[in-house]
Amino acid sequence: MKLASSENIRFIDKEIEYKHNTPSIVLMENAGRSIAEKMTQLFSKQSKICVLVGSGNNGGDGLVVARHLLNNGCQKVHVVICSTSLSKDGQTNYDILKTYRDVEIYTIKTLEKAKKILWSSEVIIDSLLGIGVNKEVTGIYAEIIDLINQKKDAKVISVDIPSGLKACGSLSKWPTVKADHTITLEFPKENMLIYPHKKVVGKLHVVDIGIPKMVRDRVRPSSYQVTANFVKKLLPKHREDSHKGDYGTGIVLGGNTNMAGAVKLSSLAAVRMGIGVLHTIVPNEIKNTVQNYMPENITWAIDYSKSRSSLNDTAKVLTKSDAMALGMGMGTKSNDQFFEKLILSYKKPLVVDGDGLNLLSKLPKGVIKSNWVLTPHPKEMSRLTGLEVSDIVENPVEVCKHYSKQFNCTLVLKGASTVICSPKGIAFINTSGNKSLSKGGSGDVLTGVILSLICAGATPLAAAISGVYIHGLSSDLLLESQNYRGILPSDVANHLPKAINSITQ
Ligand SMILES: NC(=O)C1=CN([C@@H]2O[C@H](COP(=O)(O)OP(=O)(O)OC[C@H]3O[C@@H](n4cnc5c(N)ncnc54)[C@H](O)[C@@H]3O)[C@@H](O)[C@H]2O)[C@@H](O)CC1
Ligand SMILES: Nc1ncnc2c1ncn2[C@@H]1O[C@H](COP(=O)(O)OP(=O)(O)O)[C@@H](O)[C@H]1O
Ligand SMILES: [K+]
Repeated sequence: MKLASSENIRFIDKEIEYKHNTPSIVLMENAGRSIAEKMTQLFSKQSKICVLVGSGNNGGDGLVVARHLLNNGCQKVHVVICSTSLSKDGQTNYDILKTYRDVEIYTIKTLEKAKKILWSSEVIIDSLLGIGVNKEVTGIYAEIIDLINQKKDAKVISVDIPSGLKACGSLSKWPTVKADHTITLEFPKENMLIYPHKKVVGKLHVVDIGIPKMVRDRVRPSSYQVTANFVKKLLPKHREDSHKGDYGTGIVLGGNTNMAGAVKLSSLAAVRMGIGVLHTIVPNEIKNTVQNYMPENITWAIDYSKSRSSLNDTAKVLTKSDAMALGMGMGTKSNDQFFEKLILSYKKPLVVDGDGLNLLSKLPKGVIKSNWVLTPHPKEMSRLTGLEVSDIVENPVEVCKHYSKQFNCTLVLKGASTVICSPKGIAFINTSGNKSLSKGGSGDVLTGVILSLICAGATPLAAAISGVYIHGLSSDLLLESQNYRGILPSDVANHLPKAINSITQ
């Protein structure tokens, strides 16, 4: 699903106004009416309602909402104009509204008056600032936003976007409305789906405001939400008359003396996702435990400190493989030469995770190839880029877009909302998954999932997008019947077939 930036919305408004001869006030009317209709499902008509109106078109929408709430039978509507000026369409809607009988309109001069109205309201409709927020929120807006956030016993519903939140880009450091519901127009905005911004959005609703399909189709966003339907289309098809060769030969390479679990989990996930043949390559010390973990994989032993002989011993397997997942639990001691030689010689798609990323961060980024998928969490991303972790988690989409282009590869920036970016910097935001995944080993499962999808024929980007979604979905399905605390990464791996069924059937 397309996610809109402020520029995308401006593009739509221009197309409608100039190519389709539609005055902007028509869209404002559609928006306000659709929002008011949605609102009637969210509170009773008897509620005491306060509509807070700002200077731009978001405020104009609020004035249309107030009128349609009255038309729909709400009787206790107070409108508070929080600015000395209104937009042109906002002014027109103010002139219409002031002819109505059952509405009280105040233009606030002092905060005291606004406070009194707010304090006695059961529903607060926030139409102070929309996607036009372009500077620090200070003064009267900041004070009103603080008041809204202090009032815990009212339902706060934001029009289009919580006031103060930016549609895209880094976390705003200024007061922002914390909404219970956000009713957004036509397309969700990028930041609404991603933590930490997502925390202020509440329940997200998207309403149709009558933008013609031909205009919607012309919108070219730089980010998309990953949906089940999209993933269904990306999944490699499996045939009844297939054989194991159709689903590829993959390699999981990693592990160390005290870290056999990571490769076990990646391997388990790869076979649960349907890989044709799996070879697991690990240090000799852990070969037996990895082999005994599951009968489906073929296990090979190596010694990281002897890169030449290790690469020679596994040369045949490496050459025959379709893709490799590399680095899980590998450690970073005495294996940098092995790692460098391996990645320079391996030409097939590579999924680099965990210590593989830590080893990669010490090398020039020119070694990265366009058929690679890197799967860092914020700390690993910090090592790869030199950015502070806080800069990454406060602006994950922009960071991921920038570095996927710079590294020229598929980048999976993991977190509570994972961002996947193509080498051209197009972002795909995942919303499946839950806090049951916040455990050591969850990322190893994801790596195996992505590997398996590449081996079955998906492009690295398609495998990353669908892998992240299915991995999260598997944990969501488990959460339906059990508490998040006890859901294990291996449970998530074992549940992958159910997750696939829920998409494909
Ligand atoms: N296609 C769409 O999506 C449509 C969107 N509409 C509405 O239009 C809104 C966008 O309208 P605008 O572009 O007028 O933007 P806003 O309503 O967000 O208001 C921007 C105004 O506020 C001022 N401003 C920005 N940041 C400020 C700050 N920190 N403190 C004080 N003032 C600040 C700006 O100078 C400008 O005058 C959308 O959010 C939506 O509600 C609808 O009216 C019609 C169609
Ligand atoms: N709260 C959460 N909601 C959704 N997904 C989460 C959450 N916490 C963690 N995850 C997911 O779990 C995985 C954790 O990966 P990672 O930190 O690399 O773990 P490890 O290296 O221990 O395997 C990532 O895919 C991440 O997106
Ligand atoms: K708003």
